[in-house]
Amino acid sequence: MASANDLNALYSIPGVLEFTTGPNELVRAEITSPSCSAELYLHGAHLTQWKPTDTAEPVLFLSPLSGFAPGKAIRGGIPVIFPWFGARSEEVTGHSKDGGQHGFARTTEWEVAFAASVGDAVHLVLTFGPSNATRALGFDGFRAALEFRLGEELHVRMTVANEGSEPLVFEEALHTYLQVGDPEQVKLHGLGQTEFLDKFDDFKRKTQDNEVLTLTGATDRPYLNTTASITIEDPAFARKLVVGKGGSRTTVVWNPWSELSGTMADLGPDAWQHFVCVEAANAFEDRITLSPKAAHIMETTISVEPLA
Ligand SMILES: O=P(O)(O)OC[C@H]1O[C@@H](O)[C@H](O)[C@@H](O)[C@@H]1O
Repeated sequence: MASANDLNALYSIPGVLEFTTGPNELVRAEITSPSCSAELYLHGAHLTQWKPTDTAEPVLFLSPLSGFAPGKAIRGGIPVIFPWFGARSEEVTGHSKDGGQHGFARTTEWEVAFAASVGDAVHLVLTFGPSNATRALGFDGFRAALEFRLGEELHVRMTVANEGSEPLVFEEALHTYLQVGDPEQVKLHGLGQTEFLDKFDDFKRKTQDNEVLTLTGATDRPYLNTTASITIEDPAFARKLVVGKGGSRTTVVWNPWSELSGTMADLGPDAWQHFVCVEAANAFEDRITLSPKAAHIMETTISVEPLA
């Protein structure tokens, strides 16, 4: 695996992009460009911070209690979920239930394929492919790439290719923790008249009748068959976050609320008050089946606007 020094020799941009070594020797990219600041760990291809320069509050929530350790997922930022979402289901390749929640991409060391500046933005591409660990779980013929464009807006593009000779079935998500001032005041637009599975009510299939979703308790909802952008109005921070997406038919909304936040050691009892997860995904019946030599692209964009 490349060290921070190796990566700096190839890709550092003075005053803009530097690779450094974080906790437990995990290598990360630190970005300070005229348009934004950001931090990205190779562990999980995990973006832990991104903030446009003219924005006061962080856009991504990162848990102060997060572990940063090999084999463990970072809590906050944008965990990359692949090749299954939640517990592994019978439908995802191999009919095996082995492997941890949300797949192995978020605990894998990714490789930097490319880094450069594009105007005021920084463009970083990371990739990973099969290893003995993924083969043991039945995933051999895949390759994944994550492309980040970090500027005044954030663009994340995830490409998964089937390099094997059998169909590749997978789920995926960009499990984005959006920092908000007060989740009880937040209004989410874009999910009206959309079906979802209520994970806190035995996965019952329901329809959101209201145009606007407000959160009043623990919420864990994969919305299905939706390509809509989501706008998160956050009066406490006097801003709105606009989350666009492409190549994604599932949107997950998650907040553990006071009921569950404290049960998660790397989150703690109060953390739920600072974020809402809005995730571009392809999961459950929206899972992807790729023929040999085919690829699928899923992308999301995040921008920050003042609340009028
Ligand atoms: O604790 P994890 O594995 O990061 O998962 C957090 C949450 O992620 C959400 O996307 C799931 O819908 C939830 O069910 C899950 O609890």
